[in-house]
Amino acid sequence: MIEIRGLCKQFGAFQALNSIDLVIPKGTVFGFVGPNGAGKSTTMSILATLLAPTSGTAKVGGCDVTRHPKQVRKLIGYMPDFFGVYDQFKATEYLHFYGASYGIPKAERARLIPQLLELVNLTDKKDAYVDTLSRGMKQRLCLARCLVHDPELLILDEPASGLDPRARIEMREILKELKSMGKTIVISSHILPELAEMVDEIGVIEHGRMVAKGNVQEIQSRMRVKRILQIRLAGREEEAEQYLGGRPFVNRILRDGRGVHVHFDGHDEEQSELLHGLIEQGFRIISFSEAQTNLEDVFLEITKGDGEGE
Ligand SMILES: Nc1ncnc2c1ncn2[C@@H]1O[C@H](COP(=O)(O)OP(=O)(O)OP(=O)(O)O)[C@@H](O)[C@H]1O
Repeated sequence: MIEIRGLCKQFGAFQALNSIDLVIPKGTVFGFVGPNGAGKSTTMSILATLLAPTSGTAKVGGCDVTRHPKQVRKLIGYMPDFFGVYDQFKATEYLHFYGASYGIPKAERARLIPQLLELVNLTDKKDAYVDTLSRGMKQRLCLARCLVHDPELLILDEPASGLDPRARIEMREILKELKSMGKTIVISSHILPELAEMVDEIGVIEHGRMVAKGNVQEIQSRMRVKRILQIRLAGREEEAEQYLGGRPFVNRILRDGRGVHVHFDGHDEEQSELLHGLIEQGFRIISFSEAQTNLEDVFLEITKGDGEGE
């Protein structure tokens, strides 16, 4: 659905994007993460045909964004990180306005708009003026606007920013539904653990470079992220604590009624070695599990500035 090759964008002397390569297959939900100013919005604006690249190419559905912007616009629904909603419109009128801009006939709009309002949970606000809607509702209305022409690809720049936890959950549920409808979604966010739950793949961008990409588990296992291993033993816990304390990549050990908790910063292979060692020493293990590291940890690890994750 998206094919980006060697994409560069310069603003004067400033290099905002530095040779980005990215392929996103149809039906994927792709999370674009990175610190402020990394280049997420710039990449998304280029994909949305609103900004011309300095060099390199970006294609959407096989159409080059620079050479065939009109075709690209038919394929995409773009939600910028700031939303311009026309306050004097009612929610329904607002969607009619955008539908008409896409050339959708009135009768078809009249059929489609109630469905869109339903999808974004705004049916009961259909006659409300846009300026009376909460921020979360405005975001959802904006999302409905992106869907009026039934695009294959949604490019959503921080759709959950500024929303309270409940509104974020609502947004996430809608995105899940869109995924189940087969849409390809590119979504940027700072709310990383939330992204982890819904994306198939992530790309981490920093200083205009893609420093890591892949599925969330792959990236987590490649990175030397601090893990917490939870080990339950049938007896000899004190002894196990001593043994583990002398093993490589073990930083800290805590013991409570639920077992032994090991702060570990090795890779998968070293983790499996640790388990193997315990078994060899004759410890009887009830369970050996890894507490879920969240995407926030991965992100901090990757973007600490040394480009180690490349
Ligand atoms: N029109 C512009 N003129 C000059 N510099 C720009 C312009 N647009 C973006 N930049 C710069 O390019 C860099 C990337 O900006 P971009 O908005 O893509 O970052 P971002 O990853 O989306 O960050 P945020 O999460 O803060 O929105 C920033 O340093 C920004 O100041």
